Amino acid sequence: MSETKGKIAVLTSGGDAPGMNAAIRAVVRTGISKGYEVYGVRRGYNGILNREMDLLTFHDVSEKLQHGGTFLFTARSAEFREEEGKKKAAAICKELGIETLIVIGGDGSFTGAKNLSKYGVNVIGLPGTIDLDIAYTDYTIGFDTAVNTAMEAIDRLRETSNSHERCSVVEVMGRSAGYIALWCGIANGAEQILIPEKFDNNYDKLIEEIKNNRASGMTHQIIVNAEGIGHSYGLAKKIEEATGIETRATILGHLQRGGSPTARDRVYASVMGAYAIDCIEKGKKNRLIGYKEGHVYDVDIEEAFQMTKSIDDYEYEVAGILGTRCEYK
Ligand SMILES: Nc1ncnc2c1ncn2[C@@H]1O[C@H](COP(=O)(O)OP(=O)(O)O)[C@@H](O)[C@H]1O
Ligand SMILES: O=P(O)(O)OC[C@H]1O[C@](O)(COP(=O)(O)O)[C@@H](O)[C@@H]1O
Ligand SMILES: [Mg+2]
Repeated sequence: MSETKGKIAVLTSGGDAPGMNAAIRAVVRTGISKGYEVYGVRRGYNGILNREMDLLTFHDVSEKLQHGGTFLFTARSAEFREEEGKKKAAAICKELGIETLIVIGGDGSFTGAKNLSKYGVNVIGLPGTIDLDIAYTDYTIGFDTAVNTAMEAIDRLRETSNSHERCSVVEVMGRSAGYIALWCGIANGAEQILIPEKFDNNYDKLIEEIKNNRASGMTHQIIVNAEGIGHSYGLAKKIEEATGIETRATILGHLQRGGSPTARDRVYASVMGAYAIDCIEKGKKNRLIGYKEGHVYDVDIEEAFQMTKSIDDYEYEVAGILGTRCEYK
């Protein structure tokens, strides 16, 4: 038997995202093919702290690619947030001979990974979150599937909203970021989009626009409200009271996180998983992997945390024009 090149562990952390399984599969299969032992850690950082991990084989990751969620399970680990938790996790990695930890997660998981790297564990991150709220990358695993799922749900909502001539407030996820809302706003032709990055809390203006909209002949309205603004039931009540238009609120919630990943999520997650192993092969330390201008790339974890990103002004402007706001300017 040939000597192993070393031990790599992979975990998923934070909210699950469709495509995480594809990323794990790519890490495992590429890792094995290049001569590493790859361990799958269960339940995020808790799995390190509780030593819940198994050596994975090529076949262990069969039939996973097409499924949403994460077969390694995920968690939001309170213990790992504490300094003591990170020290303990680093000590366990050292004891078990795990040289590199591949973390598939979002901004919170990467903050944890960055801190863990200070204790001598080499960390490689793959962006896995439906929120798209990670500055260094144009793409995150799961966003594409989540947006498509929400878009289909909102198409259905429009049909009933239209039939009853109602105003519908639909809340989509995104934590404090409005990317899912903006994309659904454009993809569903929403009359209004409320996102935390742009909304000025001017509810009077919003209500005025809804009234004008009706007066111009619009029989129903879809208002996409980002989770970061929230209070959708209260907003629906406020609109109904102020306009006399029957209004309903729908919170799409966790259904946006499930489902079979789109081709984009499968392909990009697979490419990034393989690329993580290439980074290890090249001796790279503490890197985050992402997509920039259509290409997979890696960046130093500290550098990545200095980066910022914002909603594309032009996309937001287009969303406004394609809704009905422009008629009343
Ligand atoms: N500041 C932090 N320090 C250490 N670990 C953190 C920190 N923030 C988050 N984490 C770890 O990452 C996990 C996932 O973070 P969370 O923000 O919930 O999801 P996501 O990574 O998807 O954004 C947390 O439960 C915690 O274990
Ligand atoms: O599943 P939970 O714990 O209710 O968390 C809900 C949050 O998770 C998300 O779905 C994904 O966020 P993360 O990727 O940061 O975990 C957010 O959009 C939402 O705010
Ligand atoms: Mg997050």
